[in-house]
Amino acid sequence: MQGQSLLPINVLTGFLGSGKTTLLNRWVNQPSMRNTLVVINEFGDIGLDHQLITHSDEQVVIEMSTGCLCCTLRGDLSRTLQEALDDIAAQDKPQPSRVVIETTGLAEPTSLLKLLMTDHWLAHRFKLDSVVCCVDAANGLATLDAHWESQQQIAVADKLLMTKTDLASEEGVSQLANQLAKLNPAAEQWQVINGELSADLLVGAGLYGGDTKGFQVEQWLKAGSYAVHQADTHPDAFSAPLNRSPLSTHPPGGSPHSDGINAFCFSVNELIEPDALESWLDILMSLMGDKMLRIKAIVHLTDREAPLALHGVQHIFHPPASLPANSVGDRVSRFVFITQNVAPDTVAELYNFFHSSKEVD
Ligand SMILES: Nc1nc2c(ncn2[C@@H]2O[C@H](COP(=O)(O)OP(=O)(O)OP(=O)(O)O)[C@@H](O)[C@H]2O)c(=O)[nH]1
Repeated sequence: MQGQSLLPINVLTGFLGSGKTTLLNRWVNQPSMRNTLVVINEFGDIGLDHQLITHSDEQVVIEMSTGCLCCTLRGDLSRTLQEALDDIAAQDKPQPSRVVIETTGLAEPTSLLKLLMTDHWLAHRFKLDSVVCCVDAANGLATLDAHWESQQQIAVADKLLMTKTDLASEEGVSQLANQLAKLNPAAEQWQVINGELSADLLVGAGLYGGDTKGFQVEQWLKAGSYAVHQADTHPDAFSAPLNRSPLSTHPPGGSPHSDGINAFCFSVNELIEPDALESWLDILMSLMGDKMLRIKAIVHLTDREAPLALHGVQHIFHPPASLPANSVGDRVSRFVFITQNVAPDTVAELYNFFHSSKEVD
């Protein structure tokens, strides 16, 4: 199975001072995190965070400073990891079983996720296991208002950790939790004080659950957490005006803190023509790829028995993974979109257009 031999990567993100290093310190010292290769990305010539990480001999902590992985250091990640793995091998240390990357506080994690998919060397050795985002409970709502990076970090995360809850009121924590759920309804939320949380809760959100678990499709997609919009697969769809709104059930627009971030599930109840799928995704990516923060999908096509898993970030898609035929309960295709300023209606109307065009061919 393709994903099983790849090394899992966990991305630890969160705004400046949100408690990433504090968490990482606890995280890497837990028994299940032995043999972890830790990469810390810091701004500035002399990074300090890596010196704050206390770790065992089995771990290697490397620092990447002078820039941000999501912009200036893109090309450096594969070189850094390659050198680290070579060094570990040269020292006869066990090869790591996991990589944790701590981003800078201002990182846009979609750029890092894209890099993991597009860099040939990285894509053939590593798989994304989870994106963990720390959110400071004392400052969280103000940070969300002021910084787009913080919203994006939250929107693409699999696990959200509200840190410093000891410094916030119960009401403040609850308001923040509600806001996080609006931005990212599928992410698990945890409250953390001084990084005290079992590392086991932070890993394992990827499509491949590891050697013993195989594919964990439902847990990966979490389609049930999102407002669901259905494709209009009625034969008259092509003649209907493009601006009709078959998706009137979705909740009213963004909240004051969401800056247009929208998370929804689009489902299609019948098998999809491969050409229609390709044309639809092509047009979505070319018209609004930069606004697609994350896309996950389980797709059932007319020309194959087994479902496909798709995972995309902005314009970039992983090669589709073929799932075992019985790994999904039904034959409904489900697409989870986390977008900025892209309405579910637009996605649905474009789908209906290509679906209907296929029907009248
Ligand atoms: N009271 C309290 N302080 C915390 C908690 N978590 C972290 N801190 C403190 O918050 C400060 C910032 O924490 P860091 O772990 O350095 O945050 P960071 O996200 O790595 O910060 P940057 O590297 O600047 O992005 C430190 O002084 C921590 O000791 C917490 O749960 N409660």
